[in-house]
Amino acid sequence: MMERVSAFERKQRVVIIGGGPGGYEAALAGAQLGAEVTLIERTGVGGSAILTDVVPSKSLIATAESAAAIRDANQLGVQFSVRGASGRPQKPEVAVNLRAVNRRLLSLAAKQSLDMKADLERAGVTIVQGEGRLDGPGRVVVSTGRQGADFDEFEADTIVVSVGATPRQLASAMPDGERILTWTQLYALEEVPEHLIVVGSGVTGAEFASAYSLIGAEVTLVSSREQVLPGEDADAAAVIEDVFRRQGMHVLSKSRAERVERTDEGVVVHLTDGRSVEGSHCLMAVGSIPNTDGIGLEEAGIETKDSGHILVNRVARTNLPNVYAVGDCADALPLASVASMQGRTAMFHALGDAVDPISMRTVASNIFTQPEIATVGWTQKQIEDGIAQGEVYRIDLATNARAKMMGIEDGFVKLFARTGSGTVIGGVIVAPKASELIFPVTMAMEHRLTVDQLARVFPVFPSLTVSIADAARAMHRVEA
Ligand SMILES: Cc1cc2nc3c(=O)[nH]c(=O)nc-3n(C[C@H](O)[C@H](O)[C@H](O)COP(=O)(O)OP(=O)(O)OC[C@H]3O[C@@H](n4cnc5c(N)ncnc54)[C@H](O)[C@@H]3O)c2cc1C
Ligand SMILES: NC(=O)c1ccc[n+]([C@@H]2O[C@H](COP(=O)([O-])OP(=O)(O)OC[C@H]3O[C@@H](n4cnc5c(N)ncnc54)[C@H](O)[C@@H]3O)[C@@H](O)[C@H]2O)c1
Repeated sequence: MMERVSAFERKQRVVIIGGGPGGYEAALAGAQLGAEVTLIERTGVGGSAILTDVVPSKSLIATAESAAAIRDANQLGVQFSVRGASGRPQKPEVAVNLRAVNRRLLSLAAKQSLDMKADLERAGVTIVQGEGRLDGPGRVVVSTGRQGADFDEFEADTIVVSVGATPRQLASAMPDGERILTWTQLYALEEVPEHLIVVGSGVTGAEFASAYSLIGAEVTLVSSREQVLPGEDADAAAVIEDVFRRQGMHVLSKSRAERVERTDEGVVVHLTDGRSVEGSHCLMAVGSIPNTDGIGLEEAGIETKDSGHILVNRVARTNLPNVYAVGDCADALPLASVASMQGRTAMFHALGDAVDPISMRTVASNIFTQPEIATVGWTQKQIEDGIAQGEVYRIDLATNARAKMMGIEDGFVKLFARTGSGTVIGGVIVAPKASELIFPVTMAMEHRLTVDQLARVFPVFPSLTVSIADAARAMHRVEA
């Protein structure tokens, strides 16, 4: 007699569309939990995060930091000189070879993508190169491209949509890949642009403006708001804007680019107030749109927002019980760390492992300008608007002994603590490598430590972390 195998007992078939951090992590978690996992990816494993966004931009920023360190070394008494023909010392020129920099960062990205592909293959994941789309809620079809021929199809018990996002383009400023560029096209530049105009002063615009300014380009930042980095901590944005201006960047506040024109020599950016700016190149950093159009979501009955982002709950499940959406295509914080966490959570939920619903409140994020801005938790604005009940304390790094030794003049540590209990509910750090310094604050938040408990932790002396302990100490409330 044939043994009857119920659908419940049979190996779960998971199909994932898109292999960025969200899809990659979902694939690994699915394989770990014993599912038969197929990942459909049209470009390369690692997705935009590895190939065009996080890895290349942060590698470029590492170069910019090196260039800045050489520039600033003088302040600490380090001098460089070479003897000229007359025997007199001359200052050597510091120049960045952008062709070599770009070659390095693209090869780092390609290598990382291959490493991730090998990880997936080792875990038993089947990788199919092609364009995936849903054909109803339980089937995925793969084609050779958007208008290409279908060549494969998969039945799925669970589908994860992790298709990411693409740079937003304005019809009046269409990128041409030569002078008018999206950030994905920047890495083809062979020389540092003479004058780069960056349109958009969100995180992407600010990071590239900072990096290109430090590697020697003249930079104009077209910012549509009063201050750069709208939506971020206002004190932090003020520090960055001040640093930008001091290093010679032109920051045009309350300026919107209406159109960008290509000329024989470069570009002209026309602003809505009638002014115009001439430059050699223009980087359009005006946000992203999710890659959710034309992949069968509506036909399958999956709910999306007007922006195209897929609606999901805290375990990344869509309105259909067997379809999950993770990362930049979903309605969540567009960060690689969040995409990964959602991917893992989605698989654990689908395949019956223990799940903690994701809380966006404890997501630490960082803006890799120089100095960096790291944030976690509630914001000062939310406290001031009465959305969260908290107290705010700020210490400037200029008072920190280690900062003085290192020649750090800009930046601060700011802590937020719940009124009454003193529980840490957030923080902002503006400092070199703030991304490394925010961890104790995130840890304090995650484990609901009070400022008194944080103040009892020994920091190394001298260190920048002393300012975190000092801020916590200053927030101690003396009982009346
Ligand atoms: C310039 C820049 C710098 C950033 N820096 C950071 C940072 O430092 N730290 C951080 O946490 N976040 C950073 N981010 C955000 C981060 O890149 C995204 O949050 C992250 O890439 C989201 O991952 P994902 O898995 O959703 O998708 P993605 O990384 O976008 O990958 C999606 C993949 O799906 C593929 N795909 C799309 N449609 C289909 C289809 N139909 N079929 C098959 N494959 C498909 C795409 O080709 C892509 O490979 C940065 C973003 C930008 C723009
Ligand atoms: N370090 C990181 O983790 C990192 C880096 C880059 C991006 N990201 C993620 O990506 C998200 C999106 O950031 P982003 O900066 O790409 O997009 P964004 O949408 O946050 O910023 C785009 C900016 O461009 C402005 N803008 C739009 N049209 C304009 C015009 N015509 N003229 C002038 N300005 C105009 C908008 O007002 C907005 O401020 C971030 O919130 C972050 O989550 C993270």
